[in-house]
Amino acid sequence: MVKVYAPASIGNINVGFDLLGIAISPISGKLLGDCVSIKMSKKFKITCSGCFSDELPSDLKKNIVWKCWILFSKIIKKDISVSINLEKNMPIGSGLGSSACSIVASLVAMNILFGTPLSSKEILCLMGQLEGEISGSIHYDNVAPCYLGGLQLIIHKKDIISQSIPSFKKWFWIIAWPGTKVSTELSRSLLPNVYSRSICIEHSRNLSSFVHASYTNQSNLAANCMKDLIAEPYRKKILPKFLEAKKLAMNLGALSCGISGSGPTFFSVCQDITKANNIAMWLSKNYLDNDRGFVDICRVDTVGARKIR
Ligand SMILES: Nc1ncnc2c1ncn2[C@@H]1O[C@H](COP(=O)(O)OP(=O)(O)OP(=O)(O)O)[C@@H](O)[C@H]1O
Ligand SMILES: N[C@@H](CCO)C(=O)O
Repeated sequence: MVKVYAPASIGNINVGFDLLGIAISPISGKLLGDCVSIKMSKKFKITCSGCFSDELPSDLKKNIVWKCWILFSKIIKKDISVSINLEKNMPIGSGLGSSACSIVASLVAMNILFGTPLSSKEILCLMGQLEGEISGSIHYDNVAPCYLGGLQLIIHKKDIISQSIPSFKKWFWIIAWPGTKVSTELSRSLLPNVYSRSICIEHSRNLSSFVHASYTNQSNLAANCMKDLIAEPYRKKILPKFLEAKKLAMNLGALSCGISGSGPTFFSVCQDITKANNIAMWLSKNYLDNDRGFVDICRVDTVGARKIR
């Protein structure tokens, strides 16, 4: 039996819409991500467990794990019976890369069980393809960090999909999922098709300066560049508590705040654990809409998807 864990991720991190994503893990040791177990079996079977399994489609054929298996078995040209369990620990439509966690954990587990027939580039291409089927367009900013770990810059040119760039290991990433859903497809439909020249220039300035600051270890410059001109102006209207949370977290010492992926999760970055605790406490009291919501203080997860059994 093979069991694989795939961590949560924050897509965009404000400055890199569809181009940057970071894998994260709570400092508490909690596993914030999906696990997939797979073994050979006489009868083909997919089961689901975990605290968010009740949100998965009731038709198993609509579960992304099923789609992963169909695609994978077609590619390896083997019709073998397996038994798969998805431990769905990630809320769906949270902005933390929930579908990416299921896709990555499934494909990595299948690939290990069958002796690694697919290279890491081939498997990453499949991950992007499956993510695209769900959200309407291919974007790698969740699957790449979830699979490879760390901060990933999505290059998607010729034979390079993604490459790691240095991340600030001292940064705490405080995330707050309010307990509600936003569909990635809907959230993308709010964005304009065309941006003005001045926005393009400012966005390019911020993104290139952020990458430069990451390579030259200038954390304040990097944080100053983490501005979202592409999505936040259009998505904040569906997140009623977002602006207040941003103002309060900045007052409590955050270096930057934003929408995680397509929302509704709020994230904020800071360098000091006391400030991180204060921000987390405020978010727990004020950003959550129901008792399913949660707040976690995280660090970058530099490993990405991993075999845990
Ligand atoms: N194993 C699975 N995990 C997550 N979503 C799944 C899975 N199987 C099927 N789905 C369906 O795929 C869709 C995922 O939608 P969406 O892209 O908005 O969510 P997400 O990837 O979980 O979001 P986010 O990246 O914001 O966390 C939902 O309709 C959900 O029911
Ligand atoms: N980058 C994409 C997906 C993030 O999860 C978006 O913001 O729509």
